[in-house]
Amino acid sequence: MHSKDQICHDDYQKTADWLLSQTQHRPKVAIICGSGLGMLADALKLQDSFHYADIPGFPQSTVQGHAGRLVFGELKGKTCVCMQGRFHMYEGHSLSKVTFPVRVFKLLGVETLIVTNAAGALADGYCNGDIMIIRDHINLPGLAGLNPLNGPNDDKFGPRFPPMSGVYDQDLRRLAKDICKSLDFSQFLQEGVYCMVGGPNFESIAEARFLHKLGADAVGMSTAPEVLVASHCGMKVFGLSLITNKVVKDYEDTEKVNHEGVLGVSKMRSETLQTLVTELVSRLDINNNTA
Ligand SMILES: O=P(O)(O)O[C@H]1O[C@H](CO)[C@@H](O)[C@H]1O
Ligand code: HPA
Repeated sequence: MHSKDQICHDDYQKTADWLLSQTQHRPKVAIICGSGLGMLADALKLQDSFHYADIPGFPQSTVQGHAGRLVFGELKGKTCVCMQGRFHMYEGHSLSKVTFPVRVFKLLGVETLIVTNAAGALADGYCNGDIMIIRDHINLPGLAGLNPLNGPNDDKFGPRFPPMSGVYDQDLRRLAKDICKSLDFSQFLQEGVYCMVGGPNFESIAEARFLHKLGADAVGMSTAPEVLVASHCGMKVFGLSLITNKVVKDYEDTEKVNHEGVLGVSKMRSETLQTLVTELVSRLDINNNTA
């Protein structure tokens, strides 16, 4: 990483202080909405919302299906902050920019991060519209040295060498499975391993076979950096992938994936995802406080 990409503690603090001066909400939960899943934020009551362009230090969203708004509000009485649109490495952002909001959330007092994404299915039993609870991830760019924690470690956030086992909180995964059972969502519920690739191209057939052999059940171009940084600074993490397409693994298969198809399936299931996330947040063991 070059020094121009380094963001210092004061930069995160300035953005956090600006947000704290603009809203009375004091969120303990942050939600990052994946492609086409921004509707999750619409469920927040007593909203204060900010366009990314108006927030000092915030990067800008450039991808269709990512509105570029930060929404504060209450979900079933629990104060949340919701990113309607995330940042991806392929947009040209450095990984410290991609994960900038996560450290700002930490400084706002957030304790739990919920991430959602649209992802392609590598696992044979998965169908379009399935919801996968993320059990673990393979951070392919990270393994190759593209890591948001590169550079001098900021000890105020976390340790130089953070563990990555058990990052996706087991209690939250259990709670989500119980909720899905009670809402009758179990028939399209999966639990598996998400693999992050750099994108922006979708995978070749040989790459898809390779990722499947590695143990990945779903593939996408986000999430791992945000989760890594959240875990590094001590947040609890819960993640959901919405399966929007099957990744082609067979040379006889002529199907071609595209972003419009991804957004179409996201839209179809976004209400279900909203119900699940709302129920999960309502059952989190947290107390609200306001400014
Ligand atoms: O991961 P999210 O932001 O949901 O978006 C997914 O959808 C886009 C491809 O259609 C890629 O950006 C991929 O990562
Ligand atoms: O098949 C996919 N590959 C990578 N990213 C994705 N995001 C949605 N679907 C996919």
